[in-house]
Amino acid sequence: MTALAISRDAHRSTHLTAGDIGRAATLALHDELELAPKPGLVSFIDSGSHSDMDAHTFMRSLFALRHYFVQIAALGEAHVPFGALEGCGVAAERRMLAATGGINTHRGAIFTLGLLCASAGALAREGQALSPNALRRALGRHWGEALHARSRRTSMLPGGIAARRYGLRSASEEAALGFPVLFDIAVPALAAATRRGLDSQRARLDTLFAVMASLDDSNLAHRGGLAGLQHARSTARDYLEGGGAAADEHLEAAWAIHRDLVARRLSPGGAADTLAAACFMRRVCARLA
Ligand SMILES: CC(C)(COP(=O)(O)OP(=O)(O)OC[C@H]1O[C@@H](n2cnc3c(N)ncnc32)[C@H](O[C@H]2O[C@H](COP(=O)(O)OP(=O)(O)OP(=O)(O)O)[C@@H](O)[C@H]2O)[C@@H]1O)[C@@H](O)C(=O)NCCC(=O)NCCS
Ligand SMILES: Nc1ncnc2[nH]cnc12
Repeated sequence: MTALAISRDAHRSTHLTAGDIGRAATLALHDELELAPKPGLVSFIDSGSHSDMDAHTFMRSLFALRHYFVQIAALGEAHVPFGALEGCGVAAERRMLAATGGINTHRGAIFTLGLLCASAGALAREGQALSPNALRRALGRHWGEALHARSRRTSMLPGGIAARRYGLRSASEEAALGFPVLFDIAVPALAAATRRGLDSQRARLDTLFAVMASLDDSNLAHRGGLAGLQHARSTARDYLEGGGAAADEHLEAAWAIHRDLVARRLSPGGAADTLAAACFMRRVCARLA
């Protein structure tokens, strides 16, 4: 059993501390970074479509964020207002940028995983067992209204992010809706792949492609417009329809897709964050299904 697997099993105890939750988030981001092939994205093999960051950039960022996930889980235990979570996240973004020399490695992960850590902290303090549905309910119960208000505010800002430019569902809107792609696509895909007996690499790859096929990934649109987003989506759907990571030649197919996205400079960063969030739940929830 690998060290990661040991730490993963240790996290399935009924009572998790903020420290356990924070460590699970950091390990989940490593689960995502370590996966290869990973279309267009940075791994320990190469930097994908990115000329400004590599795996070392990500590891520096992960080190800078090691206290953040514990802190925001502790804030969740105290059921603090959304503004306190946001302030913690903004401070974490600053530490990430200082550690990476200004490279935006985990901006989305700080947001998505931060909210999940806070929700896990709230459940742990209430003595409730952690499950994907319980996390989703806790997120909505404690911060859903604030997330809706925030999403309405950011959607009215002039210009700005690709999501608004192309009429896509931004990360803020995804959160306000209770992360539907994460809970309705990514977590079931990871659970189904694991039930089918796929190993960790194949299960994470299938999950990533399932997310790419559905998510309004603003990073893909930011780099390749709607055409780029549609290309990544249709490529992911074709891969899954061809048997996905369970197919014998899945690795060759996945490396070919990686080369194609790199050639187009496309990078599904939002899908990568969503995969990390699903890996987080695999670590802290007794069961995913
Ligand atoms: C809440 C924020 C995330 C900002 O909200 P907004 O709605 O504006 O978010 P988006 O622009 O839609 O996405 C922001 C990042 O989130 C990831 N992402 C993209 N689409 C989605 C989606 N549909 N669902 C979930 N997450 C999504 C993505 O982040 C990842 O990709 C980035 C890769 O690096 P980057 O350099 O940005 O991209 P490049 O391709 O390299 O472009 P160039 O630089 O080369 O030009 C990386 O960040 C990954 O994480 C989107 O980038 C948040 O920013 C915010 O407001 N934070 C403060 C509050 C906070 O953090 N609170 C914590 C707890 S509440
Ligand atoms: N591995 C990765 N490569 C590029 N962008 C990302 N955003 C989150 N994870 C990423």
